[in-house]
This record gives sequence, structure tokens and C-alpha cells, in this order.
Amino acid sequence: MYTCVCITGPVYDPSRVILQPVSHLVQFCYRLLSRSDDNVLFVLLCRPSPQVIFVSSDFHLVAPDGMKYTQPSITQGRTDVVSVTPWLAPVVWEETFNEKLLDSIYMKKNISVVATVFAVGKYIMFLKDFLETAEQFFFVGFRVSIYVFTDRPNDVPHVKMAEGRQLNVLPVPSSNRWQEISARRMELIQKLIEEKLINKADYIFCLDVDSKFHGRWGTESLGGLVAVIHPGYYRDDRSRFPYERRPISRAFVAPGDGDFYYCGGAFGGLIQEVHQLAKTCRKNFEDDAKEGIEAAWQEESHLNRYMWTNKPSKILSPEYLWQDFKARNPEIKIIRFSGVVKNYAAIRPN
Ligand SMILES: CC(=O)N[C@H]1[C@@H](OP(=O)(O)OP(=O)(O)OC[C@H]2O[C@@H](n3ccc(=O)[nH]c3=O)[C@H](O)[C@@H]2O)O[C@H](CO)[C@H](O)[C@@H]1O
Ligand SMILES: [Mn+2]
Repeated sequence: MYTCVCITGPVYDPSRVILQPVSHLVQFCYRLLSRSDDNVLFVLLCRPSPQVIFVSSDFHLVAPDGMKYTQPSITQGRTDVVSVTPWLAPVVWEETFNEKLLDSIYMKKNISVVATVFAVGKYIMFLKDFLETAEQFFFVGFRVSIYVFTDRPNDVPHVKMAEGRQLNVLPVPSSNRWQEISARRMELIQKLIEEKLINKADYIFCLDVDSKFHGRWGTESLGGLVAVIHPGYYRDDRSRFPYERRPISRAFVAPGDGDFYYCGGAFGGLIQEVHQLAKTCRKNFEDDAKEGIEAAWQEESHLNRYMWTNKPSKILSPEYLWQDFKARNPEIKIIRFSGVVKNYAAIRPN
């Protein structure tokens, strides 16, 4: 969908070059509009013929003038992993991107990134490490707002945030079923976006709290709809993926279907895309619940079903959600974010 902006005025020569003042006006309107719309179409009405400029907020990547960096190769690169899907979405692995180049492109766009994290009941114990390591590794140097959903707001640790970074605490009720805490995240993410984020932030990542950052997680992860490959199944045949297999559930994925198995513990993308995902998964989860069904892995099952139809436009390799108890496989050159080892019986309410 395009937003169309018509600029009329005291008219210019039919020059092929956009005149300076018009260019500034276009850029100004673009900045105002591009938060809410993916694409903006500018029509400059001038004599004798109109000029039309298409500007896309996400795919228009402008590098700063004069930036120097290593020449990219079209024949050499990683051969031990696949870095593009059959629908041509990039799969992000270490050594497939230039972080300095990407940072400078997105710095110019002045993006803002939101992270959500839930710390309900005893899971509050993971929050300090999560927040402290996010300060070290998650979008360092960018505008970041972290939203913590918790039933224990008084126990939220005081973590010093760098300039341009904020911590917001939102109260949520506790629950005596961990499955519900985990699954209700979709509803709360949907509401957060509707009430606070639309037109205010660009990207969002929704992350498990029982995890820490160990390496850079930055602009290379940005995309429309972003999914993370689950570390437990990425070498397996899809028949072994733990999708919901009962056709009665709205999370059902038929045998022979499915691309990858994605994590419930990390996903994200543009605010509008994640809103669509959260709204759909929430509705399907609730409609299932009305019929007494709970999918095998709660919202993770619904997310996998959603992503089968709605292909992610960027995929993050298991570098972006490893598990501390797993030995590092050779293709994992860096662990960026990893789930800590935990004693389920001691921390979950049921
Ligand atoms: C790495 C990964 O992909 N993890 C997913 C996985 O198991 P996990 O075993 O990692 O799930 P989990 O126990 O971490 O629960 C998911 C998240 O819900 C929150 N929480 C949960 C229980 C609780 O009492 N308090 C609380 O705050 C917390 O943010 C936690 O990180 O399967 C779950 C299915 O339900 C979710 O899809 C998780 O995201
Ligand atoms: Mn977890």
C-alpha cells in the first residue's frame, strides 16, 4: 500500500533533476509519514509534466558519503551454511554482513527499537542479567526502549541505561499456569503496540527473559517480519519439528509442511508486521482455548503456523537464540543471545 503525497506549487522547469527545495520538502514529508506507512509515493505537480518519486521507508538504504569498507565479494563467503531462503529472505549468520556499514545506514534513518520482555513470578530473577547484557550488546548506540511486563514492579532491578535508552515497567496480573503467562504475551504485545507504539517506534523484538546477550545483536537483524531459527531443531528433518500436529488446532501444520522451526523466545520486525502476527496468534490461541485446545508449544506453535503462511522477510540464525546447555556446533561462530540453564520445577508456578 502506498501513501500518496501531491506537492503542488509555483512550479519548476521540466528539469530532470529534482530541485533542492522540492527535495527537502519530499524528505520532510517522508520523515513524517514513513513511521506509519511502508511506502510513500510523491507526485510533484509541475509544468509541463508531473514528476513521480517512489520512496520506500524500509528498503531505501542510504549509506553515508565517503564511507570506506572492505570490498564485498560475489563469489567468496560462507559455504558451511545457507544464507538465503527459497523465498529469498536473508538468513543472518556471522560473516555475512558488515556491521559498520549497516549501522551507518540505520543511524541516518534515526530508527527507534523496542524490546519486550516478560518477568512474571519467579522469572523476575532473570531480569537483571537480561537488562545488563542488553546494555552491552543490544542495538548499542541506537534509540532503544525496553518494556518489562511484570507482576512484581517493585522488584525490577535498577540498571543504568545509556543515553537514548529507556526502561518502561508495565504491570500485569500473575497467573498460576506458566503456559498462560507464556501465551498471553501475544495479547499484551498486541495491546502495547496499539496503545503506545504505533507511529512512535519503528522496530520491535519480543524476547524471553531467561536469557542473556553474549554478543552483538544489532541492525543486521532488522527486517519486516523477523524470525529466529530454534537451536534445537535446525539440523533436523521437518517431520521431527514439534509443530502442533492435531488438525483440530488453529496452529496445525500438516506433515510435509513447514520451512524451519522458529523460536517463540525471540521474534520481531516492523511494528506493523509484529502487530499483525501478535493479533493473529492471540486470536487463534483464544479460539482454540474456547474449544478446550492448547497447542503443543502454546504461542510458539501459533507463531510457527503464522510464519508458514506469512514468510518472514529476514531470518536470524541460531546465533540469535542459543541455549547454554547445548555444546556450540562448528557453524555457530558466535553466540549472541542464549537461554540460561534453569530448574523448571523451582521457577514455574505449575
Ligand atoms: C527459547 C524459546 O524459544 N523458548 C520458548 C519455549 O520454552 P522456554 O522453556 O524457554 O519457556 P520459558 O519458561 O522461558 O517461558 C517463556 C517466557 O515466558 C515468561 N514467563 C514464563 C513463565 C513464568 O512463570 N513467568 C514468565 O515470566 C518469561 O519471559 C519466559 O522467558 O517454549 C515456550 C512455549 O510456551 C515459549 O515459546 C518460549 O518462548
Ligand atoms: Mn525461555
